Amino acid sequence: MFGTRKTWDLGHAPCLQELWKKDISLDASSVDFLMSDGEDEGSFLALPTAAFSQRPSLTAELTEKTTPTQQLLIQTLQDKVCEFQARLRSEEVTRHLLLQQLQRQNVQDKTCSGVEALQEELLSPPRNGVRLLQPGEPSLDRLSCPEEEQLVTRLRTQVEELEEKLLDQTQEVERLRSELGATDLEKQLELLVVENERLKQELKSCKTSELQSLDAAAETCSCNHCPHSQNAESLQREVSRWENQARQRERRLAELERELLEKTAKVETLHRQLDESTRCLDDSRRKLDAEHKLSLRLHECEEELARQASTPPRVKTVEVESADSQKAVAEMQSKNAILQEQLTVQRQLLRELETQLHESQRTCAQLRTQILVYEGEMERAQGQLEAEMQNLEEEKNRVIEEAFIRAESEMKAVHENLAGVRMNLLSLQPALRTLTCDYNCLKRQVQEFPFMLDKAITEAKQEICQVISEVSSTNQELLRKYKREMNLRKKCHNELVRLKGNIRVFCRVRPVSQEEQDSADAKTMLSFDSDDDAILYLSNKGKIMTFELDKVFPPHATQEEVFQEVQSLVTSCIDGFNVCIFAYGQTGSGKTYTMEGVADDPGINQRALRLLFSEVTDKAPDWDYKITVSMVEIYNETLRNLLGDTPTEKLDIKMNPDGSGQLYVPGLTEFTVQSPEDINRVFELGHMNRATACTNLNEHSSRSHALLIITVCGFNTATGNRTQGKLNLVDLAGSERIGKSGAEGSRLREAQCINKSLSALGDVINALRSKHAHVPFRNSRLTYLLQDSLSGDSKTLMMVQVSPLPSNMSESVCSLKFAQRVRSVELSSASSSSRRHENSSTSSSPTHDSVELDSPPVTPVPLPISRASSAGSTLSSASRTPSSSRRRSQSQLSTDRQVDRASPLVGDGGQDD
Ligand SMILES: Nc1ncnc2c1ncn2[C@@H]1O[C@H](COP(=O)(O)OP(=O)(O)OP(=O)(O)O)[C@@H](O)[C@H]1O
Repeated sequence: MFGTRKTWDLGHAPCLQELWKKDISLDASSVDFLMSDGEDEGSFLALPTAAFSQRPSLTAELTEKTTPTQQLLIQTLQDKVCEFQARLRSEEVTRHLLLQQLQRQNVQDKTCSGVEALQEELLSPPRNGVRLLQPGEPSLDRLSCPEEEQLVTRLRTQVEELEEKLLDQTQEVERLRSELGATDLEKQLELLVVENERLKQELKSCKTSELQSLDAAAETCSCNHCPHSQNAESLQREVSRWENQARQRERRLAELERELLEKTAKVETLHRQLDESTRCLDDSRRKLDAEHKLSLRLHECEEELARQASTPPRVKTVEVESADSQKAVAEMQSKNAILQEQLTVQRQLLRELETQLHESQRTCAQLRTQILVYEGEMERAQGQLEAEMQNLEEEKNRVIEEAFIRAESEMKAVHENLAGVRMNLLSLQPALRTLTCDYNCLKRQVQEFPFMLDKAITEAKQEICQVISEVSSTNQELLRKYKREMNLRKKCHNELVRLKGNIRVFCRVRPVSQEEQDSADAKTMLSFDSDDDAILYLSNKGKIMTFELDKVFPPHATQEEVFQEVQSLVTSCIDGFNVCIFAYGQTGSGKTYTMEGVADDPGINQRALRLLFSEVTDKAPDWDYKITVSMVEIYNETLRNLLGDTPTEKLDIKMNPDGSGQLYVPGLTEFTVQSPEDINRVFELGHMNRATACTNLNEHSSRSHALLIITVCGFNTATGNRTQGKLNLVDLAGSERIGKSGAEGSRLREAQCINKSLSALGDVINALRSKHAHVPFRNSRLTYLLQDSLSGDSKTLMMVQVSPLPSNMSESVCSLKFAQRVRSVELSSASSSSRRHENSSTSSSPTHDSVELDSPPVTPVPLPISRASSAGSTLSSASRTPSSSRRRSQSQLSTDRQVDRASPLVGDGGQDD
């Protein structure tokens, strides 16, 4: 682009300007010098009109064509011309005046010598600033009108030449401007803009054609899910991608344009710098020319001076003939002196001019150096600019070319895809027709579907109603059968319990502890029958004693196994029976372990409550059950409320004042439990209160009876029937014969109390067995409290705990004898005679000792069968906080027993479904 650019030289165009810029002032001396020729006024005055008559038109013409710089130049020229004209006029006037003065002087002197002297004076070197005459130019005194005209003509010619040069320069400037890099940049910019427009047009046409293609494809395929629409979508995506690329390229193009503009601005700046440099160059050149001319003038002056110096002054010896002549000579001499002075001044001036010349030459050298530097910089900048523009040009061309190539390839791919889509469209049209038919068919079916659905729903409803009624009747029948079977099961269960006896006796042998194993007393004196789990053999004093009970648990029996055997009793409580489970045995035989257990292996108490929860949950929602819990302790015949706020407070057992004849314990706390967590909290509270009431809990617990009383009240929401059962879980005090060991003080009192209560228990059982009219429940707090659980149709289980150690054999024998007596009594009444026979045969066995009835701790007397009807399970009210336990009166119990005898089945009427 800049290869065509030329470094243009304005040359020496403004010659006239240079002339005026020399600033040659026409001072008085120069005027004198000019006036020496004595020219006509009119010849000089004619110059301006002749020389500049054409100037305005030329100026107007140039103004249109030239640049502001050139206009400024022309304006300057015009000003200078006007100034020159004015000066010419003033010089003309001055010269005319001088001429008149000289003529007058010549007339007065009438001598030629004066004229010659004047001529010499005028020929002398000009003073500072005086216009120089060219060599060979006639002196002013010899200038005539033709010469003046010639001078004017020459000046006019010079002006014309200058104007022509100015025109040429203007044209040259225009031409150069057109060839300059800036014009190339503009052209390039225009080309880029045109190219950009063309690309946009092409892109637009591509988009239009694609849209038309897509529209055509969309028209031919109205199905939304056919492959054509998917292809069309993919094509649209590609088109949008290309659009994005096109936009990116447009942005890139815009950036390039911006860069181009910046470069153009830079180029313009450089051009301005170039112009200024050129102007400086011109100034320097002008100054050089002026200096050159000055040096020429100096040289001429020097030659003239040398010539004058070499020429001896013409001393004209004039004879003094007259006073006038002498006077004139004197004047001439004085003039000569003045001229000599002027010569001195001129020489001084010459030296100054020489100094100026040297300075000008130095300045000139500096300016030349500066010009060289400027030119170097300009060339370097121009080179950089050209290289940069070249790079930009190449980059732009490359980008455009790449974009074109990509766009073409992408367009080609699009067209190919479009062709494929069209082919697919053509092939899919039959399938579309088929689908349309199917669609119409389905549409009809869908329109008919609600009617069909209604019809089908109606039919289905009828069928469902029919089936439901059938199922309902079947369910009714099944429910009826189920209830009948349940009643039968309960009857069977009760009969089984009755056959087994209402008083059952189990024996559990605790294991030998680790400490006991290490001692010499580790040998066990008990053995078991592998074929019969109701037989226990005991070796005592060399004799083998055999005890038959309902069940014997060996030492390895787990808590779960024990509970399996007692859980039927627990569940009968839900059916409204009163149940009493005792743990009986000497201290340390495992009573507490069996009833309470340990934390990770609970005993009967906790398992019973969990089973009750599980059972009542199963019976919901037909039955609504409430389970309440109380804990009491009987120590030294004193009743204590273990769940109350004041466990040391003594409770009493009283007759209910409502006249129902039942007993109750005023102040006894009952907690309603709803979850196993409640049970744990109740047990914790009971233990805490029991520990609070004594100093040594272990010792205390073996000296007191602990009772957990659980009341289960049921309400059948369907029938309105109610049931109430009570489960008494009793951990009795140790049964060892302390009275015989000679204990004293508090231990003796404790032993007496324990003995009393256990004896009372035996007495009660004996009275019940003998069907005495009076059963001595009131003989102890224990029997009094358990009155309703020991009489009537209540079920009793006695768990006899036995220690296996030889040292405990005596106590073990006592406990087992008591247990066997109780059981044999029961069996004699409740079961067949064969059992009694078995018992007698066992007792008379030659290899076994006969059972010895030892008393106390318990007087093991034969007990009668204790059967009661369900009438005994009357409802008693229970409250959450201290309430009363209602009990049936003794008379009521007697009545119940009489009723029981008439009914062989236990609890027949006491169960409600
Ligand atoms: N079946 C058993 N399995 C394991 N350990 C047992 C068993 N029976 C009892 N024991 C342990 O024997 C020890 C005494 O048992 P426990 O306290 O229950 O006797 P106890 O008859 O309640 O005594 P006390 O009349 O003094 O309260 C305890 O350490 C207990 O853990």
